[in-house]
Amino acid sequence: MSETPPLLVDIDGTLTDASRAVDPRVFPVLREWPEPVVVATGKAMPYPIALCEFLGIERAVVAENGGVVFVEATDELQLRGDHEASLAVAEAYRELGHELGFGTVDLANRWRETELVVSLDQPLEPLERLAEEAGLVVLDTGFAYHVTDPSVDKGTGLEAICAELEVAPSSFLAVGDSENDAEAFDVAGEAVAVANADETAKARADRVTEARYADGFLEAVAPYRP
Ligand SMILES: O=C(O)COP(=O)(O)O
Ligand SMILES: [Mg+2]
Repeated sequence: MSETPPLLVDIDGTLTDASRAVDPRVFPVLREWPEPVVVATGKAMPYPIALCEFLGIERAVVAENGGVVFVEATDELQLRGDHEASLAVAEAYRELGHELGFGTVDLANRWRETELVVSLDQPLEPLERLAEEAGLVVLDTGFAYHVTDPSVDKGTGLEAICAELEVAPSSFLAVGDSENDAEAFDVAGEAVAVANADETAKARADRVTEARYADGFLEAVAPYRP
């Protein structure tokens, strides 16, 4: 077994199956990981916080693709990005007759503080045009379109957490599945894309697993487990 590195892990597509259900086999792995675990996701903060809480692990979280960074150990919360600009894009998108696509209660956007998501069944072209006009970008995670400030991402989020934890980003193993993981892959020492990953994530990873989804995650961490 190799020495265990700190771990950055994505949620959707990496700890889950294709329908976004977390695979219970990842729970003991995360719970027993001997080094810091950073959960880095495009989802709003309550989701990774709840995951850490129910796992019983320390909360070190990158949410909203880097817009939100929280480190329990130092009681540090950072909000980055341009939420106002993303809300203005949503408004203009609705004025064109489109919907965000998550219903009235909209659990996907309800707790967002720095960016916005649109359902994949909504038209992409007008969203990209409006985002560009606002100085934002659209990321396709395979689960949603994220209208995001290009100056924040999971890579800068990991760097912010590392500054708090006083560990080097290059000491991390990062595991993910999509283009919103690419910058974290760039700063981590070892980057692994699961087999279901998109082409961007695969190209920026050091290796790609044979197995898909959570089986891929289990394969990625296997060399570091007893
Ligand atoms: O919710 C999404 O769109 C992506 O989430 P993830 O970064 O955890 O894969
Ligand atoms: Mg993902």
